[in-house]
Amino acid sequence: MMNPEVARKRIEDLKTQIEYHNRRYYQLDDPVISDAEYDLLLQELISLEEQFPQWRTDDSPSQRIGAAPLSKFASAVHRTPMLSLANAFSEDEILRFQERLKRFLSSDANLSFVVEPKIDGVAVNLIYENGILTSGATRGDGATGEDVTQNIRTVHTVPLRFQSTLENPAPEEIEIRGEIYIESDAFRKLNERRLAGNEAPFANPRNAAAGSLRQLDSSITARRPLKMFCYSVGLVAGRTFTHHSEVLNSLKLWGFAVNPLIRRVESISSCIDFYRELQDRREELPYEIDGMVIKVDDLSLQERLGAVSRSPRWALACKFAATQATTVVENIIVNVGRTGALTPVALLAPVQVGGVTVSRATLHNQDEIDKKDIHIGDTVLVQRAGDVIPEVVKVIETKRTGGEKPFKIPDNCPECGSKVVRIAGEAAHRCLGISCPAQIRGHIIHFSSRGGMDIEGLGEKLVAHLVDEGYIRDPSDLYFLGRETLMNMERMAEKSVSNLLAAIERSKSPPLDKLIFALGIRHVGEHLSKVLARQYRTVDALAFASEEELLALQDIGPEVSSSIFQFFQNDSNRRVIENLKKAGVSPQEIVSPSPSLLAGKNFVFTGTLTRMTRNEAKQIVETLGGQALSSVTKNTDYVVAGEAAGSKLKKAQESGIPVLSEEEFLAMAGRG
Ligand SMILES: NC(=O)c1ccc[n+]([C@@H]2O[C@H](COP(=O)([O-])OP(=O)(O)OC[C@H]3O[C@@H](n4cnc5c(N)ncnc54)[C@H](O)[C@@H]3O)[C@@H](O)[C@H]2O)c1
Ligand SMILES: [Zn+2]
Repeated sequence: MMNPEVARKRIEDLKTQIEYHNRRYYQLDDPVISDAEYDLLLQELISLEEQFPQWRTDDSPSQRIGAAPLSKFASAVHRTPMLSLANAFSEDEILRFQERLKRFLSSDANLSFVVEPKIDGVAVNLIYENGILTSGATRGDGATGEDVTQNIRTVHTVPLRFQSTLENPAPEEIEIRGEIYIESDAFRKLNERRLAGNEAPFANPRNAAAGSLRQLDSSITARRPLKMFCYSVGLVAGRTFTHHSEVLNSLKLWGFAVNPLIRRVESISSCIDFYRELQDRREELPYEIDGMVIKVDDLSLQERLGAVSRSPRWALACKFAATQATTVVENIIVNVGRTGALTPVALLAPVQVGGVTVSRATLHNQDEIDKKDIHIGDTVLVQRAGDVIPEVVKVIETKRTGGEKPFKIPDNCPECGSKVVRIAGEAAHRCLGISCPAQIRGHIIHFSSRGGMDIEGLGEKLVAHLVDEGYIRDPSDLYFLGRETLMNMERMAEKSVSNLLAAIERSKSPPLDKLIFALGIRHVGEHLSKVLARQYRTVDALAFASEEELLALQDIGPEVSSSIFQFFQNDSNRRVIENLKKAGVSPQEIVSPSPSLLAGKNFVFTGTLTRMTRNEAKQIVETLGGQALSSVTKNTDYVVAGEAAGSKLKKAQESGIPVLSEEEFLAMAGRG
């Protein structure tokens, strides 16, 4: 056990720290540590106070709720106190919650619960008198909150008066409680606007909601996309409820937003199932949740259970792993991609976020760094959500010591020393070096990827070695690699070399669209590669296409047609294509239909074509010896009907002329 004097000092220290963070969080809506880090401090304080009750005082943050209301607001005394919730961080603790309940109630009877997502927002108390909203307040210290009635009135999902019915009458007076929140998308947009206007971003939707609600000018609040979910009632005069689920039902009938995922369950194991389910679905919800709340459904049992200091015994907040943490930016490096784009990356002091160690975060580009004012040496809040690359949310400015260093993307590429430029209208800086090893590595990896030439056994490490040693400068060099060279590479055994050589050999006869994709033309992905392959049938034909011709194709806009055209104008690209040919790379032949396939046939196209333009359709018919005409006559052989075809289709049907869909036409022309 800790020496009592040491414990006393640590308790004092923790209290001071927690008071400080409470102020930042509850009063300023601008926390400087993550919730998980805060929870750790509080847990430590609670456990020390349990071991050394002589040092526990009534004013300890472990005994109190939130923080005192700010004096800039009028204060609002709650009719019944607004409490906090006891926390659980594991399924084990959920089971212990039920044991505690049974012990307290000295009953072995099965309990029914209501399980609810724990919305990460800010709690408010609304008072309605005979169905009319008369007051809205924040939780404050639990007894007294801030009067934000005017601001609450601007929240769309809060009824100013609610409809009572005979079966569900409005009480004379009722306190309705719930969470004001901001949806994740709206939060991102709000932060983007703030960064653009040189304002500090909010750390998370919770702080954004709290900051927006606690404005002296309610026209500011009105412009923020606030919403509210209701989840309980306080004082109710002139109406009695027996179950929490009944309360939620009445709220719904009165027109309040009640979270649709809320469920009544019959056992604690169903609560655990729901906990797992919510955790899985967390990412797909439009709003942020930080856990699940379990509540005993029977209100008479709730009353018997009562509350301990700051939280009711009948409820439990089951928290999820945190998605944020604070750490230090130890350095900033730049990554050079296939297209030469330089992406700044923060190297972080390793930190646990949501059960994963994070040591890098993307900084996107120089603009992001400038807007967020990120320096090397800064303490930052990082966030990781799902599979997304971790990001820096904001700098903790209070941790600045003055020794931090600003960062600028270098003028020269860190990989090849070439000049770095920023093309007008683009966020990225780019390396213009044509022999930049980072770009070459990126090209080779893209070229051999599954969507491209699909060369198995060519891993990133091997590519890096081959490029660094100068064996490969462009994708065509792959086909001239000797067995000797590969045998000399690190960790390349006879067997893997043979396999790789066989894979390279196999890749010499790819489908044309895969070869086009593999070339890595900007903006040309897998879909567009297929379109181009279908239209041009050889790389040479594509290389000769004019910008106008490309632009006439369905799916291709000016930026893309220009990118394709420029690609084939470039001498080194042409050389690569020549070398691929020399190496024996030759796409699988597309059996071309005989040029007289449609000889003597007359076609009429009508309606909106979605697989080709009118011009393309005409070209196809003509190259196969047919004719495309504009009106239906007795000489018409086929009518091809696109979407919303009208009179021509009708005429064809009346005259018994065969009608084809676009697909049927393409199949007939050998292009299906
Ligand atoms: N980062 C910081 O510096 C800092 C500082 C102070 C507090 N905090 C965070 O605030 C939290 C503690 O605050 P707290 O006392 O508000 O407790 P809490 O957030 O753990 O639980 C109580 C709150 O949950 C909310 N809630 C959401 N959905 C609910 C539902 N369906 N039913 C009932 N309540 C629901 C209500 O606002 C309620 O007041 C912790 O998560 C802590 O990490 C962070
Ligand atoms: Zn470079």
